Amino acid sequence: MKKKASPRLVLLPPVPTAVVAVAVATAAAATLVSTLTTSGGAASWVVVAVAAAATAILTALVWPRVATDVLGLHGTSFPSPVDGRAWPLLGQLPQLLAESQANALAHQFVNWQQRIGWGVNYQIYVFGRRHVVLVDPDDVRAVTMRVDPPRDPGMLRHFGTPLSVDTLFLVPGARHDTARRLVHPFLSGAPTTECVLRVVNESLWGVHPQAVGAGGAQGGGATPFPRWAAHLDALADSGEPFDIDDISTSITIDVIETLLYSTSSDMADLATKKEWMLRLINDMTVLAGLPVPELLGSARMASLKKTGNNFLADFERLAARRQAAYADGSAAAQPPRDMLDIMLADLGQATGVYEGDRRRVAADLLFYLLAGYDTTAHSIAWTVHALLDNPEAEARLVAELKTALPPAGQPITAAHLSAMPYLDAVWKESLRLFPPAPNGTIRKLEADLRLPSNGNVIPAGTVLFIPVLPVHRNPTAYPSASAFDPARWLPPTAVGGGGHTPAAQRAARAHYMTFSSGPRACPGQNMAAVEAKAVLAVLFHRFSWSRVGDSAAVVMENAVTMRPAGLRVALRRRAAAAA
Ligand code: HEM
Repeated sequence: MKKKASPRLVLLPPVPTAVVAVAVATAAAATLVSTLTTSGGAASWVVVAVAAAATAILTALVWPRVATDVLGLHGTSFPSPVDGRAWPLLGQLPQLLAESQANALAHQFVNWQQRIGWGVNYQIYVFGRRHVVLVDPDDVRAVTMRVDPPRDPGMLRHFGTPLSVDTLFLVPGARHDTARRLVHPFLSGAPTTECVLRVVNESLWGVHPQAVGAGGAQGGGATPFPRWAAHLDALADSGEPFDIDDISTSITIDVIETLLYSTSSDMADLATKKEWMLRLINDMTVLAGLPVPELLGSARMASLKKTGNNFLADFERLAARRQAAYADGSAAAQPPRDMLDIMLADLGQATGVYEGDRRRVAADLLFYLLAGYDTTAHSIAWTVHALLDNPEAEARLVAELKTALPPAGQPITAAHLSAMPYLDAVWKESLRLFPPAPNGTIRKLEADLRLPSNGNVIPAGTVLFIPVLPVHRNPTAYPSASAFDPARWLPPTAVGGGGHTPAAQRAARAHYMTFSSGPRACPGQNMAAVEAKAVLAVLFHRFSWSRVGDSAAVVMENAVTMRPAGLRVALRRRAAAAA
């Protein structure tokens, strides 16, 4: 599609829309009064008031489109998807609501993209407001890396409802930067890699870290979490089909809880936490679709706050236990062993990043938990799904694991992971086809933006959708885009075959948006990579897999994250690895 030349930008903030609406409504009311008066009938003020209000609402809904698309007052007008389902006044709102209730919002973005053209930015209207959907990789990078506008507090505010609106996810500017910097060295560095590998190894082969140290001791009578390798062995022996996404979710909660608190839940705790988190996401999703959530969703609001308070109480319980351990010398605050150590040290300072705000700390720990478990779990499950459909890729992976992994019972290290390039390529390709956060990010521009791709202009105040799935399915960036082809991520000279040209590889990398980029990019990507690859390595080294049911019946079900609904598998132990 031919891109339009950029017009002169004239700012039109929301106030003029209201002014126009009032002016038009007043004119309509005056006309009605004069008609009623001259025609001799008594002017009914109720009729006039209703007519004026209706005219004001209609004008507020229609005016932004006229101002943008007809008068060119809101910078560039982008192409808009036409599929006969957009309502004249509500725009694409009904589609957004319907697809998000059907857990299929990501599909909607792919459908719209197909209509508009791959790689082309477009616009949609929601209740009279224009949203620009950015998919051109240069534009996306300019926004996420250079401009870095905050996430749209209007649309995402429910993430703050449970505990604090100042959570890392929503807090703008410098307060975001300092909160990120506080945990960055720990989260993206060696301590996290070591911690994740320790948990994966220990939960596989032996003692679990919950038995060690101050934060970790389980209270008497708790049911210990059954080690998942044993659990999978039992499943293999029984031949029972099961949902791998469900099991990966338990594993990843176990790992992230250890990283946050050096403790992992026992089975009962785990089930409770899972239930809290599911309720939290469900409440947020429903509230996001309600027009006046404070009024129409008060029960959901109360439920969100109640779940938030459960997490706050959990944080306070763990913090008290840790403080007691510092006091009796059974734990040291330095060097930090987990995120709790880091947060408590900050809360203990007069000028800490968190300004002594315990709710804000609890909110961030909750957000790390939420962001860090099911995304990674889904990435594991989607990789299993993709490999089951691609036996050649599975065979190549298993051959690599055979040579690169240590003998059964010995820990997997970072060095082992870096000796498995095909595993890395398999995981990346699965994240391309099935990005666990398919809708990427939603930002709100604080200043006018000129797009680097073609000079198009978007004014301050515009909400930007930056979805991932339609970019990852772009056939011009990814030849045979729907094929699972790990070799895209291997150098052309890779042992066993790479194949793609350097230009194709550059395009593939430029369009890869799984974790976003810039100052708000996912801070857990290193952790996710270590965890998912270590788990996948063991799963495919130890077991051979078969699908129960039809591959086509597996559904990309997406609320906030995207999971393979309906994926059921059965296992058999591989003779050589099952020692
Ligand atoms: C495969 C797994 C994962 C995927 C696909 C993923 C994806 C993403 C994406 C797309 C964002 C939004 C970035 C933006 O708005 O520009 C994000 C943010 C975030 N992720 Fe992840 N993530 C994953 C794993 C994790 C893990 C394991 C953690 C835990 C440590 C984590 C913690 C976060 C946090 C805290 C943010 C907000 C960052 C900020 O606002 O500064 N994620 N993630």
